[in-house]
Amino acid sequence: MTEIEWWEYDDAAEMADAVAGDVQFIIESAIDARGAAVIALPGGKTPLPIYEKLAKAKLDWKRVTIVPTDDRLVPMGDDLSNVTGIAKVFLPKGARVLPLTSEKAADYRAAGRAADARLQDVHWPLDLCLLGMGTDGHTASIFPGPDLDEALQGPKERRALGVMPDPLPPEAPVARVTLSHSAIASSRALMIAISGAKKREVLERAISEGAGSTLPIGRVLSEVELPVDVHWSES
Ligand SMILES: O=C(O)[C@H](O)[C@@H](O)[C@H](O)[C@H](O)COP(=O)(O)O
Repeated sequence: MTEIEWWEYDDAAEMADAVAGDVQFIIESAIDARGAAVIALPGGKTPLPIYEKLAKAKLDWKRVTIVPTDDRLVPMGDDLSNVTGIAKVFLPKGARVLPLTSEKAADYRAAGRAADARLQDVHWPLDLCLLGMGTDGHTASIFPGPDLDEALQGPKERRALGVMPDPLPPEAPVARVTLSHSAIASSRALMIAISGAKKREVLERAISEGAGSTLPIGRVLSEVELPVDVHWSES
């Protein structure tokens, strides 16, 4: 089990300041070290204040590549599209935003292979993977269902794959493309940002259950070697 450090905040704004500051530092360090940074950012609502704050940072944005940790198989511009939300904030800054998917593909596994092929051209490993978590314990789009083992234990060189959550999550009942466990675990830095008492309870349970957890995030974290920062805001 990896080392996990909890950072607690009273509200979303306070968490946004702290996490945006950490992400900025990671991006600056990567640019100093090799002239570019590649980071993965989650979808969902929790990170939006973090993105607004981060976008205000004075960074050499044209050296920054952002990929979503996961996306829903919906057309670009759809309310459910993670990359659309990320692009809205960071494209105007000059960052390169690389979609995992940008259409309503009929074959989710083929969409996953296409995303993986696209990511093979990106500098690797990620400098940062920021993860969110659902109250059902999914992270990125690693969900219970027929693709769970493949997402957790597929070939190490596979960076992304298609998944069909079972059951489908009511807030976005569609197939997905997600970073693989090995893409997440090989990242140089790993952070989780969540809010609310319910998610805290779920994450604590997942961490204590470890590799035997029924919650995807428990299994993801049980096989991560680098220390993980969990940022949690009460509201
Ligand atoms: O597309 C997705 O499903 C996300 O990337 C996902 O992993 C997200 O982080 C959680 O669902 C939490 O979402 P909220 O922040 O909206 O609760």
